[in-house]
Amino acid sequence: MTPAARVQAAIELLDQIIAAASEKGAPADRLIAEYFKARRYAGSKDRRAVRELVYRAVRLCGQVPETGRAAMLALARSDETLTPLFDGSTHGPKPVMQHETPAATGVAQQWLAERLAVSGIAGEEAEALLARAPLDIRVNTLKAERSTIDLPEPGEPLAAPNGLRFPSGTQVEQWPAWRDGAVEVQDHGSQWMCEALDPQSGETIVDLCAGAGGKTLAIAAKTGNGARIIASDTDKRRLGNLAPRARKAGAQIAETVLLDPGREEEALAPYFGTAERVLVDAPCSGSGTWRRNPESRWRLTPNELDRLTGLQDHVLDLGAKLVRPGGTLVFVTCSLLDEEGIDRIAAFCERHAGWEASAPDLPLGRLRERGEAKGTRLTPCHDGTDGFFVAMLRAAC
Ligand SMILES: C[S@@+](CC[C@H](N)C(=O)[O-])C[C@H]1O[C@@H](n2cnc3c(N)ncnc32)[C@H](O)[C@@H]1O
Repeated sequence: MTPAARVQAAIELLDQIIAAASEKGAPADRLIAEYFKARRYAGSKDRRAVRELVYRAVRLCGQVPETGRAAMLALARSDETLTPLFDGSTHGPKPVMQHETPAATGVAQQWLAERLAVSGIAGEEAEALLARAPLDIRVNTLKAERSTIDLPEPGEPLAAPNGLRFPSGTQVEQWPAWRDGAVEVQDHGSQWMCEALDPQSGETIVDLCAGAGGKTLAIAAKTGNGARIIASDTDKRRLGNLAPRARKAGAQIAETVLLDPGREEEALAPYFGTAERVLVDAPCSGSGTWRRNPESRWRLTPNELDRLTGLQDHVLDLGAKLVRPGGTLVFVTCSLLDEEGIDRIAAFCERHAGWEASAPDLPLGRLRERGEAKGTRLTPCHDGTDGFFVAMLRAAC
């Protein structure tokens, strides 16, 4: 592909990503993969270059752009090598017309930028949400040790006991250690969420919103397969991925429980009051992971945020029923909005007398508090991790 044809391909892909954002369609990564599946003539360098253009444009535009071309024109404003490629060549974009307006740039839609600012995320904290994320892995201690594992590149040891950091885009999935389950891709912040849970061998632990088991596997490794782990989720496809992942990782998961949304108690009742620890890794806006999914900020609406905070209260209340007297509930979201963090904990404490909310003792992050409610927030700018909120809730004995 010529450089101009790559720009035109990026424009076409951006049009698809913009449409998918308003129609709740496929994520950008999938759209890009499908685009190139139908265009076998594009070589690996072309694919990499187009992908790079697409993501640079998505990161740059806080509001949803009207068109892919407007987004690419915004990028061309900040990168003068792109403007001459609007050359009207056979596969390239049409020349720039005088009346054309580039898309608005910024961190997020105005309402969202305002809510972030109210939550203390503005200036460099907000800009860091759109930086490139490194590639972090967790060495799976059921199969290997960080100090002795043989990897194609050494990696930078992280503060998390089993974490290693590699440059963004490292092809970990091609490593024998990944294929053998000796390493898992997991953000450094996410690794600390499992440390905050502090699971112990011999305990019953429920991972209520387990998804495909990113944190479940870390819990199994941390307890040396010594805990009874129950993993549940409402998403059949994600939960279905847990068993093969656990086999590969050598992790023992006692039970996986598929939940019916709104009727979760039917399946969870046998576990009520039994767990020493419950992890509620709640569904959220993902505003802490925009470094990896920048187009997800185009999808969020105030109504969707309201729906999510309602769901967070709901899963917290379910989690509370699973905890045995004196046990611990750990609430996690990968969001930097207080509405999905400390506000949920303050609301929980109002609904549940006798529970005590505290911030976990971590070597990173900063305190967020609202009255008696406390939690810890990690941010890309301050901690070099994805953004997370975590709070510990202790049940009365
Ligand atoms: C942040 S993701 C979990 C990620 C996962 N723990 C990991 O580490 O990979 C939130 C999960 O909550 C699940 N979920 C949504 N509603 C739920 C509900 N009512 N009960 C349990 N899980 C729910 C979603 O399907 C999603 O998998």
